[in-house]
Amino acid sequence: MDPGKSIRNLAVSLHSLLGLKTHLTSNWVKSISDIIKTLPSEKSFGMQPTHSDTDDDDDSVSKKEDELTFLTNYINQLNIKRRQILHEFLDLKGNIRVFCRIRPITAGENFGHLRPVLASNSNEVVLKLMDNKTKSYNFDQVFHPGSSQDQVFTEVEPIIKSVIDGYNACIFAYGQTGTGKTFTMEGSADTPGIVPRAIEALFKQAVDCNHAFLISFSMLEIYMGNLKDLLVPKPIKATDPMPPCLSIQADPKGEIVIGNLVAIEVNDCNQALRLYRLGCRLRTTASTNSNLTSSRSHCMIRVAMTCFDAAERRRETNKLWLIDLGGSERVLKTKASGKRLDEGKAINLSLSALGDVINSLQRKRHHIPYRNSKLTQVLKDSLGDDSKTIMLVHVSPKEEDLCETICSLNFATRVKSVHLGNEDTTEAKEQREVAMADLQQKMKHIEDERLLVRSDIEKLKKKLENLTGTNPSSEEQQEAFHASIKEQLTKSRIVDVTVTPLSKVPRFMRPTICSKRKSGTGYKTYEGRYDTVLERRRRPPSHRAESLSFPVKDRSDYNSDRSISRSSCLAELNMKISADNATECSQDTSETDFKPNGLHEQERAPRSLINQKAGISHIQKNSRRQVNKINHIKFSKVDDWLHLQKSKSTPSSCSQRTKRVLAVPIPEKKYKTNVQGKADDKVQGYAYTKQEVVSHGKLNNLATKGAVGKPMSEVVIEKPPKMLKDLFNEDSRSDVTTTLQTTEGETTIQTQHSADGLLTRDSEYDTFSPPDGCSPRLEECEGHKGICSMSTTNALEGKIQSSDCFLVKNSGCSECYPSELYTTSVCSKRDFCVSFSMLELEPCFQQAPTESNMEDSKTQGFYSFQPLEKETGHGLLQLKSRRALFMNSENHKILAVPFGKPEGKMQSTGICHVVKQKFEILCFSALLGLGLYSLGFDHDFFYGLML
Ligand SMILES: Nc1ncnc2c1ncn2[C@@H]1O[C@H](COP(=O)(O)OP(=O)(O)OP(=O)(O)O)[C@@H](O)[C@H]1O
Repeated sequence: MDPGKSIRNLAVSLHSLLGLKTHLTSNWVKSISDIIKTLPSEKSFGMQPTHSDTDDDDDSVSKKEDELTFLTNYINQLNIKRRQILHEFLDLKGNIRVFCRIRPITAGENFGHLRPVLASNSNEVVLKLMDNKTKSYNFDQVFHPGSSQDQVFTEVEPIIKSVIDGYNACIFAYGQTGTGKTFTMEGSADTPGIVPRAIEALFKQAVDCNHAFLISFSMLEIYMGNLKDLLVPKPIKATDPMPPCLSIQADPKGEIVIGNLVAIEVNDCNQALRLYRLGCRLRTTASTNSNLTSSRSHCMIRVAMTCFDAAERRRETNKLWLIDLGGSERVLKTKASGKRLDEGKAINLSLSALGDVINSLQRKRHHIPYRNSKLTQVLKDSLGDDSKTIMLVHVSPKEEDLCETICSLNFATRVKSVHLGNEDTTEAKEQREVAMADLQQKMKHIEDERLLVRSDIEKLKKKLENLTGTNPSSEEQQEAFHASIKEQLTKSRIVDVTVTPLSKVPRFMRPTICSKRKSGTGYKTYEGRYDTVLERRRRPPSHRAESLSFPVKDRSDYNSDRSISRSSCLAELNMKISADNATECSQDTSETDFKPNGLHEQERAPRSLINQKAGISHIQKNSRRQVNKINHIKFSKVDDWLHLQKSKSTPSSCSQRTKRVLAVPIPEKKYKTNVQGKADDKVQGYAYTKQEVVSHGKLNNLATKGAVGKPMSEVVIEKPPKMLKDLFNEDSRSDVTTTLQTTEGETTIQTQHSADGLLTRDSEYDTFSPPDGCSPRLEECEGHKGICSMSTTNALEGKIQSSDCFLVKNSGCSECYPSELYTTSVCSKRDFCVSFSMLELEPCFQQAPTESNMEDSKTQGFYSFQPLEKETGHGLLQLKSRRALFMNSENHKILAVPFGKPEGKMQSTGICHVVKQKFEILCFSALLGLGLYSLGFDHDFFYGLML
């Protein structure tokens, strides 16, 4: 019989039976009712629900909802229990736990004779000292050189659970420089370190724990005692605003707030990891004796979690700090000096302060010296009884590092506050071990039960979903949660999480449309706007980033191909640049040595190539005289130079090189030699230079035209030589004007140099002269009478001769300095001399040239000397600047008129005066700087001034 049909008919049957009232007894009714109850329901046979069926469904939905509520409460209970057990467990283990990791020997390294560092078991490090002595240190966990990143994280992971439970936590990597702190924290692409794993675990556990969290990510570094936000780009141009200063404050509850620190809301671990990689790029690193990419700062990552719907959590908002401390170093060993030394000192000081704080906490001292360093001030609320701390001490396995290893292990022991001979007794240890094992067992039970309950909850949710047709874990719910949190955040401001909506970030931090398109990624802010501020923070697409990025092995992902110090790059390129200032800076406002290259390459190429031609050392030499300004320029040039090295192979670089030839800095005095051989070299160089320039410009054509009797023309040759004066003003340029004069089939090229493009025409003598100030020393030459002329014959075609020298006659000695700076030749004939220079003129010369010298010069066809037939009556004292005298070398006829008459005061324009002035300005600036510094203005202020 069809049970469905029988049930449908049952009501009718019962109704018909009602007529037989007389036969009805209470027992009979009861038995009928029982039969009905035992019959299967209509629904189970796939019948369409009637009105009364919906009521049944409602019952079942409400039942299931009740069941769900019950299970949720139960799982929350289990969470609380688990939390308590974990807390007890960690208490037994210690709120401050110290691990030790021994770095493996890398290729090309030696342990040394002793093989001094050994992990005797999972808690003990044994040091082998001289004379067969050993020393052992105990830690919560010791990782031997072969330990994997997995093993390390397994020990660290419980602390992540504590973070979910609302505790503040800190994980430090401490150790000598080069012992693997960054490796442990950051890891590599294949073997990610603690930071990426912790972030991942945090998000996973946040999802598992059945609460909704608001998670924000921040990253900063402490460099030389200053806080720098690693998520804020540093200014590129001088006009860009400086990033706001970070300040450490405490709110009334005692929570530490870092004013102006950017905190970005992250919705999944990938977002957080991207931010992390971004921040890593902006870290301050440099090459040291011990480590190619040594961290010169403490890098601090903060993940802040906020949860309003979990009363059982320790706090509504708590923090996880992941800190890669700067490497402790012994100055004697690293031989650091200058900036490296300062950085090392700052790192050592703050590490010592950290040791003091942790030691005081361990010993439960009344006074905890938080204020001794910025590092401990920032961590004030995250170090202590109510927080969890793990210190990973890293040591080197090498014998040569034994001293540093002992220092590090002593530090760790101090942090752990366990002194040799003062450890727990074996009995106490055993009891502790038993208690911990018991707690672990309980925790395991609870975890298993939690898993079961969770799966029940999931099933129930699915059933409910089928019944009601809704999905309670939909996006809408998430959005609703975020909206509610936002509301609460605005009402009760989260003190230590500065969530920064992008609309409120400074303009320079906001992405351009272009950068948005480029990056193609965005971050959702509280205001619902997608923006790409973070992508923009990527190091600006500068030449620097390209030219200086260095393939650090195995770090493509997590290390985010960070740039390494310039010095190491330059070492590769055989450049001798002072490594002292080679910090790869991030936000360091005090750093001036390594600017992002904001200039257009084309604009800067010639300058950079000055370095190429003249040698960086020369620039450095000059830079000493130009102090800060030149410092800035110098490093920009190095950037350009590096960049140009890359683009050398491109065809365009050829033309650039040609242009650059003239832009060679001032020759050093040693070039002013009277040795013929050397002079010839220089002369050849000079002739070559002229050829290059002439052929490069229109001059050649014009010269050819001039040779066939065309009228005189004027050509401006690009890139004149630099003058000493120019070194004080990089932007100034002297113009060179070349004039072709044609007289009876012979063309003379007159070259006039004009500082800053100004030429003064001397109407009396019809000559052009640049402003004074180039050859004041001539005035000091007393006893010089008259001038003589000299012509320089270039290696140009035909009869073209160019004369661009200054000719001065005096009574006893002579020296000629062709105006292109390089050539020095001394000549003397009879009782007059020639002496001139574009830059510096020596009043007295040591050796007179001989006839043979002159003949040699002639035969080489570069230039010849021609004595003046008549004295001009204008002595050297009257020569104030470069003046060109032109002559026809063929018939020794002077084409140019004598030098101009004296103008103005030499004292106010001479080179000595300029040098003196500059020196005075420098002294004044230095004094002013010292004064301001003593008034408390810090690096940021000076950096701002320099910009
Ligand atoms: N456990 C390890 N396994 C493999 N390589 C390691 C390990 N520890 C360190 N290294 C390697 O040693 C080198 C130095 O490590 P790292 O840069 O992490 O040192 P550090 O302590 O951070 O130095 P610093 O304080 O100067 O920044 C790196 O090349 C790193 O890959």
